[in-house]
Amino acid sequence: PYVNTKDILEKANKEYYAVAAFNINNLEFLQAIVEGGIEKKSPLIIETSEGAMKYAGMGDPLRGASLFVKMVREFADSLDIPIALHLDHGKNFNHIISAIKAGYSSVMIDASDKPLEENIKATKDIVRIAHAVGVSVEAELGKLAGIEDNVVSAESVLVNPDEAKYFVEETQVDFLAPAIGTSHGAFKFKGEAKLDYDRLKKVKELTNMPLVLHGASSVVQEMVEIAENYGADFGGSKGVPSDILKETVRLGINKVNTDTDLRMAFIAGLREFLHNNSKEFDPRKYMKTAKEYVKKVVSDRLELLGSANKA
Ligand SMILES: O=C(COP(=O)(O)O)NO
Ligand SMILES: [Ca+2]
Ligand code: NA
Ligand SMILES: [Zn+2]
Repeated sequence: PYVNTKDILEKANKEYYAVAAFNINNLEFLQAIVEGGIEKKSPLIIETSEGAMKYAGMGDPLRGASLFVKMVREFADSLDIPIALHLDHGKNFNHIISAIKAGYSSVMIDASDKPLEENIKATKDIVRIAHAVGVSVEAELGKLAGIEDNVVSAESVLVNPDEAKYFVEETQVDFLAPAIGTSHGAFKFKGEAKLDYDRLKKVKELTNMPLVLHGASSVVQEMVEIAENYGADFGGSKGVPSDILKETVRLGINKVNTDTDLRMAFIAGLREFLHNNSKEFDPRKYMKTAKEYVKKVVSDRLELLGSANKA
């Protein structure tokens, strides 16, 4: 069934596991993710950036949002696993409203690059509208380093746990993304991978609410190697190691945003297939390996996060 993200995350919060939130831009990634969810009998959160809405809608974000709602609902309504659709990194008021109007389960209002009081104001505005129509809301505190779709935040400013408690009380947001040292993309750490567990623990103790980890891809080396065998150059790529990811779940992370790992899996499968099949031009065939690799990464992640058999 098509459900509200909050329902998925409240259960995860109670039982201390996490649910992956997988980004999509097209049909093929959605198919592969859904196959992984069916195999693992796991709840799924599908998420799209504002850019994905514009991409699918050929420049019109509301048309793109409606297209994604229809696609996701078509799968969700016909399956036993709970599936939600979430707007990731909503920054533009009109785009966030478009997602709500189109029927998204939840939206993120990302005003994390603004001073605290501005972040609170922007979040309260969206919470008031979203809650009026049963849509749940995510917000972010602290800044991720790296590229956030199209916003380069220079430094990574980690979450202040006391601020988080105040922020949640003021905004009544449903789930919170505390910055604890991750960043978006395939090049996450200069040196060794390290996250601020202490801040995460404090935020959980002070808020007791579902928490979100952004920039949570592991950059699966198996996929990097396949892609590089067939011409990719992903030198220096590094993600969040599995043991560190598991520790964040143990400490209270319940939604794990995963985009880069699926992109790496897809391009690895595509490069491999195209290199070995010079005569093929049927899209249902030349994207087959790509979709299989995405499904594999999805299935492994659902297992790792503990949401397998929780549907
Ligand atoms: O935070 C993410 C995805 O992060 P990755 O680049 O690590 O997949 N989306 O909002
Ligand atoms: Ca942000
Ligand atoms: Na999000
Ligand atoms: Zn993110």
